[in-house]
Amino acid sequence: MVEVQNVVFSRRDGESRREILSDLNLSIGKNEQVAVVGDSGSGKTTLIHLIGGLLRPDSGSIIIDGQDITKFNDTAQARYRRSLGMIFQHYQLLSVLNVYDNITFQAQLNNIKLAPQTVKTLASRLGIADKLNALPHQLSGGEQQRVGIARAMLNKPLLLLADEPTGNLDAAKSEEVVSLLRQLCQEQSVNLIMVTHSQHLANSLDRKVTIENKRAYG
Ligand SMILES: Nc1ncnc2c1ncn2[C@@H]1O[C@H](COP(=O)(O)OP(=O)(O)OP(=O)(O)O)[C@@H](O)[C@H]1O
Repeated sequence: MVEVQNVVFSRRDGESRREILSDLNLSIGKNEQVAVVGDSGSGKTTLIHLIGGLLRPDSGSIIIDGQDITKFNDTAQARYRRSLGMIFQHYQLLSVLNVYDNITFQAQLNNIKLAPQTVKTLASRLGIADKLNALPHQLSGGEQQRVGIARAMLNKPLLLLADEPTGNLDAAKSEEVVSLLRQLCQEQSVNLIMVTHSQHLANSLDRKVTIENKRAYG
């Protein structure tokens, strides 16, 4: 499903370039739920951004569902990005839209027809059914993160990329949110790749990949 092959990625550092990831290989099977761990600055977010088409590698291939996304032109790459579910630590909700519109926004962009009942059922599973008319600033951190999850899932993503999705929630809330995320991905056969600093959360997924010395292990 996800094949990262011999990927090299560097960034400009003053006059020279600094390699962040070097000859990195990673193979993720269909429906697998993978945690990405590693020291701060090791390149976890960089890897997620490469897989999500937000960055392009210097060399190597990233094959998603049989297609090498590094060969995409800008239009195809933008379409690919829109087809994913992405969840970040900062919820990236649109402050002027209510929860219902935030949840349905991405799917609408992708012309996915959503019955209001589908939205309500998912919102209710996520415990935000009574918040559909609220604005993001009226929600707690955990509720905002659930809105992000609902938005990502309603987009029927091929792949769900989550970068520290529970970074600013307490341990109990984090566990709850990740458990919901796992259940939904399992039910809808969506691959989950999640960056986390928590070994505990990492251990709750199918597999743990460690980024170290610019490569992926595990
Ligand atoms: N926009 C940028 N410009 C220059 N260097 C960057 C940029 N973004 C990240 N880096 C560098 O790339 C390296 C990898 O960063 P990345 O964010 O992928 O690490 P990470 O493992 O996700 O870290 P953390 O756990 O602290 O979030 C770091 O050395 C970082 O300083």
